[in-house]
Amino acid sequence: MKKIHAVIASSNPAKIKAVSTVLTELEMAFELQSLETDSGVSAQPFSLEETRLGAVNRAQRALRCEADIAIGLEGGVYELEGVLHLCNWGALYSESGELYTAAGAQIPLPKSIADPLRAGEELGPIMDVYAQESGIRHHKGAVGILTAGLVNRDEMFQHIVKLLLGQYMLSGDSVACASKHL
Ligand SMILES: O=P(O)(O)OP(=O)(O)OP(=O)(O)OC[C@H]1O[C@@H](n2cnc3c(O)ncnc32)[C@H](O)[C@@H]1O
Ligand SMILES: [Mg+2]
Repeated sequence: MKKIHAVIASSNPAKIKAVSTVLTELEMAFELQSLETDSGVSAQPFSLEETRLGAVNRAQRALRCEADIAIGLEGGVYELEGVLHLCNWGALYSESGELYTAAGAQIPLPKSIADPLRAGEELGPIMDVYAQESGIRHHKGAVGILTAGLVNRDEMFQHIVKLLLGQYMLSGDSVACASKHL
Protein backbone atom coordinates (compact mmCIF):
# COMPACT_ATOMS: atom_id res chain seq x y z
CA MET A 1 0.00 0.00 0.00
CA LYS A 2 1.52 3.35 -1.01
CA LYS A 3 1.82 5.83 1.80
CA ILE A 4 0.31 9.20 0.93
CA HIS A 5 2.39 12.22 1.91
CA ALA A 6 0.03 15.02 2.95
CA VAL A 7 0.82 18.51 4.15
CA ILE A 8 -1.52 20.72 6.13
CA ALA A 9 -0.62 24.36 5.68
CA SER A 10 -0.95 25.44 9.31
CA SER A 11 0.26 24.60 12.79
CA ASN A 12 -3.20 25.18 14.25
CA PRO A 13 -4.09 21.96 16.17
CA ALA A 14 -7.76 22.12 15.09
CA LYS A 15 -6.71 22.05 11.42
CA ILE A 16 -4.08 19.31 11.92
CA LYS A 17 -6.57 17.18 13.86
CA ALA A 18 -9.20 17.57 11.15
CA VAL A 19 -6.89 16.21 8.44
CA SER A 20 -5.41 13.40 10.54
CA THR A 21 -8.87 12.27 11.71
CA VAL A 22 -10.22 12.04 8.17
CA LEU A 23 -7.14 10.25 6.77
CA THR A 24 -7.30 7.79 9.69
CA GLU A 25 -11.04 7.19 9.15
CA LEU A 26 -10.39 6.47 5.48
CA GLU A 27 -7.87 3.81 6.51
CA MET A 28 -5.18 5.37 4.39
CA ALA A 29 -1.51 4.82 4.98
CA PHE A 30 -0.35 8.40 5.40
CA GLU A 31 2.35 10.70 6.62
CA LEU A 32 1.05 14.12 7.68
CA GLN A 33 3.34 17.12 7.83
CA SER A 34 2.33 20.45 9.31
CA LEU A 35 3.83 23.49 7.63
CA GLU A 36 3.04 27.10 8.49
CA THR A 37 2.51 29.03 5.28
CA ASP A 38 1.55 32.58 4.56
CA SER A 39 -2.10 32.81 3.52
CA GLY A 40 -1.34 35.85 1.33
CA VAL A 41 -4.57 37.48 2.56
CA SER A 42 -5.32 39.51 5.66
CA ALA A 43 -5.13 37.82 9.08
CA GLN A 44 -8.89 38.27 9.26
CA PRO A 45 -10.41 37.64 5.82
CA PHE A 46 -13.58 39.67 5.30
CA SER A 47 -15.31 38.04 2.30
CA LEU A 48 -15.97 34.61 0.83
CA GLU A 49 -13.52 35.38 -1.97
CA GLU A 50 -10.73 36.45 0.38
CA THR A 51 -11.28 33.45 2.67
CA ARG A 52 -11.23 31.02 -0.27
CA LEU A 53 -8.11 32.68 -1.69
CA GLY A 54 -6.38 32.28 1.70
CA ALA A 55 -7.06 28.53 1.60
CA VAL A 56 -5.84 28.25 -2.01
CA ASN A 57 -2.66 30.24 -1.33
CA ARG A 58 -1.83 28.14 1.71
CA ALA A 59 -2.26 24.87 -0.22
CA GLN A 60 -0.22 26.13 -3.16
CA ARG A 61 2.62 27.29 -0.95
CA ALA A 62 2.63 24.07 1.11
CA LEU A 63 2.92 21.90 -2.02
CA ARG A 64 6.48 23.16 -2.47
CA CYS A 65 7.67 20.52 -0.02
CA GLU A 66 6.99 17.80 -2.61
CA ALA A 67 4.01 16.19 -0.97
CA ASP A 68 1.38 14.17 -2.82
CA ILE A 69 -1.29 16.56 -1.59
CA ALA A 70 -1.32 19.89 0.24
CA ILE A 71 -4.36 21.15 2.11
CA GLY A 72 -5.09 24.75 3.10
CA LEU A 73 -7.92 25.61 5.49
CA GLU A 74 -9.00 29.19 6.18
CA GLY A 75 -11.57 30.79 8.43
CA GLY A 76 -13.08 34.16 7.68
CA VAL A 77 -16.18 36.30 7.90
CA TYR A 78 -18.47 37.85 5.30
CA GLU A 79 -21.50 40.09 5.24
CA LEU A 80 -24.94 38.69 4.31
CA GLU A 81 -28.04 40.88 4.53
CA GLY A 82 -26.30 43.21 6.97
CA VAL A 83 -25.19 40.41 9.29
CA LEU A 84 -21.59 39.19 9.60
CA HIS A 85 -21.31 35.42 9.15
CA LEU A 86 -18.47 33.06 9.95
CA CYS A 87 -17.32 31.18 6.84
CA ASN A 88 -14.75 28.50 6.18
CA TRP A 89 -12.97 27.35 3.03
CA GLY A 90 -10.56 24.59 2.10
CA ALA A 91 -8.29 23.91 -0.86
CA LEU A 92 -6.35 20.85 -1.92
CA TYR A 93 -3.53 20.90 -4.46
CA SER A 94 -2.38 17.58 -5.85
CA GLU A 95 1.21 16.99 -6.81
CA SER A 96 0.17 17.19 -10.48
CA GLY A 97 -1.10 20.73 -9.92
CA GLU A 98 -4.86 20.08 -9.86
CA LEU A 99 -6.83 22.28 -7.47
CA TYR A 100 -9.92 21.19 -5.53
CA THR A 101 -11.89 23.60 -3.33
CA ALA A 102 -14.80 23.32 -0.91
CA ALA A 103 -16.67 25.52 1.53
CA GLY A 104 -17.78 24.58 5.00
CA ALA A 105 -20.05 25.79 7.74
CA GLN A 106 -21.45 29.31 7.83
CA ILE A 107 -23.16 30.75 10.86
CA PRO A 108 -24.28 34.29 11.82
CA LEU A 109 -22.19 36.13 14.40
CA PRO A 110 -23.86 38.00 17.27
CA LYS A 111 -23.53 41.78 17.20
CA SER A 112 -21.18 41.75 20.19
CA ILE A 113 -18.72 39.71 18.10
CA ALA A 114 -19.41 41.49 14.81
CA ASP A 115 -18.83 45.00 16.18
CA PRO A 116 -15.18 44.49 17.24
CA LEU A 117 -14.54 42.59 13.99
CA ARG A 118 -15.77 45.60 12.02
CA ALA A 119 -13.48 47.76 14.17
CA GLY A 120 -10.50 45.73 12.94
CA GLU A 121 -9.97 43.09 15.64
CA GLU A 122 -9.34 39.41 14.82
CA LEU A 123 -11.99 36.82 15.59
CA GLY A 124 -9.70 34.55 17.63
CA PRO A 125 -9.04 37.04 20.47
CA ILE A 126 -12.62 38.36 20.30
CA MET A 127 -13.91 34.83 20.93
CA ASP A 128 -11.62 34.40 23.94
CA VAL A 129 -13.06 37.56 25.51
CA TYR A 130 -16.63 36.62 24.53
CA ALA A 131 -16.45 33.13 26.06
CA GLN A 132 -13.93 33.97 28.80
CA GLU A 133 -11.63 31.15 27.69
CA SER A 134 -8.22 31.12 26.07
CA GLY A 135 -7.00 29.71 22.75
CA ILE A 136 -10.49 28.98 21.42
CA ARG A 137 -9.22 29.14 17.82
CA HIS A 138 -7.03 26.09 18.52
CA HIS A 139 -9.79 23.73 19.59
CA LYS A 140 -13.54 24.37 19.71
CA GLY A 141 -13.43 27.59 17.70
CA ALA A 142 -16.10 30.22 17.29
CA VAL A 143 -18.33 27.59 15.75
CA GLY A 144 -18.05 25.43 18.88
CA ILE A 145 -18.95 28.35 21.15
CA LEU A 146 -21.87 29.39 18.95
CA THR A 147 -23.30 25.84 18.73
CA ALA A 148 -23.02 24.94 22.43
CA GLY A 149 -20.19 22.52 21.56
CA LEU A 150 -22.28 20.51 19.07
CA VAL A 151 -19.88 21.32 16.18
CA ASN A 152 -16.33 22.14 17.17
CA ARG A 153 -13.77 23.71 14.86
CA ASP A 154 -11.89 20.47 14.07
CA GLU A 155 -15.18 18.68 13.27
CA MET A 156 -16.25 21.54 11.06
CA PHE A 157 -12.92 21.36 9.20
CA GLN A 158 -13.23 17.54 8.94
CA HIS A 159 -16.29 18.03 6.76
CA ILE A 160 -14.34 20.35 4.44
CA VAL A 161 -11.41 17.89 4.30
CA LYS A 162 -13.84 15.12 3.27
CA LEU A 163 -15.29 17.34 0.54
CA LEU A 164 -11.74 17.97 -0.74
CA LEU A 165 -10.45 14.40 -0.51
CA GLY A 166 -13.64 13.01 -2.04
CA GLN A 167 -13.24 15.17 -5.14
CA TYR A 168 -9.55 14.31 -5.36
CA MET A 169 -10.17 10.55 -5.07
CA LEU A 170 -12.88 10.65 -7.71
CA SER A 171 -10.61 12.48 -10.13
CA GLY A 172 -8.26 9.61 -10.90
CA ASP A 173 -5.49 12.14 -10.19
CA SER A 174 -4.99 10.40 -6.94
CA VAL A 175 -2.29 8.39 -5.19
CA ALA A 176 -4.97 8.20 -2.52
CA CYS A 177 -6.79 5.65 -4.69
CA ALA A 178 -3.74 3.42 -4.66
CA SER A 179 -3.24 3.93 -0.97
CA LYS A 180 -6.74 2.85 -0.08
CA HIS A 181 -9.21 0.12 -0.98
CA LEU A 182 -11.13 2.34 -3.40
O1 LIG B 1 -2.61 29.44 12.41
P1 LIG B 1 -3.69 29.59 11.41
O2 LIG B 1 -3.76 28.44 10.45
O3 LIG B 1 -3.64 30.90 10.68
O4 LIG B 1 -5.07 29.49 12.22
P2 LIG B 1 -6.10 30.62 12.67
O5 LIG B 1 -6.74 30.21 13.95
O6 LIG B 1 -5.49 31.99 12.63
O7 LIG B 1 -7.24 30.48 11.60
P3 LIG B 1 -7.47 31.25 10.21
O8 LIG B 1 -6.26 32.05 9.86
O9 LIG B 1 -7.97 30.25 9.25
O10 LIG B 1 -8.69 32.21 10.56
C1 LIG B 1 -8.70 33.57 10.24
C2 LIG B 1 -9.10 34.39 11.39
O11 LIG B 1 -10.37 34.04 11.85
C3 LIG B 1 -10.29 33.54 13.18
N1 LIG B 1 -11.17 32.40 13.23
C4 LIG B 1 -11.73 31.81 12.21
N2 LIG B 1 -12.52 30.83 12.58
C5 LIG B 1 -12.47 30.83 13.90
C6 LIG B 1 -13.08 30.06 14.85
O12 LIG B 1 -13.92 29.08 14.53
N3 LIG B 1 -12.81 30.31 16.12
C7 LIG B 1 -11.96 31.29 16.46
N4 LIG B 1 -11.35 32.07 15.59
C8 LIG B 1 -11.60 31.83 14.33
C9 LIG B 1 -8.86 33.20 13.40
O13 LIG B 1 -8.50 33.31 14.74
C10 LIG B 1 -8.19 34.26 12.58
O14 LIG B 1 -8.23 35.49 13.24
MG1 LIG C 1 -4.52 32.81 10.89
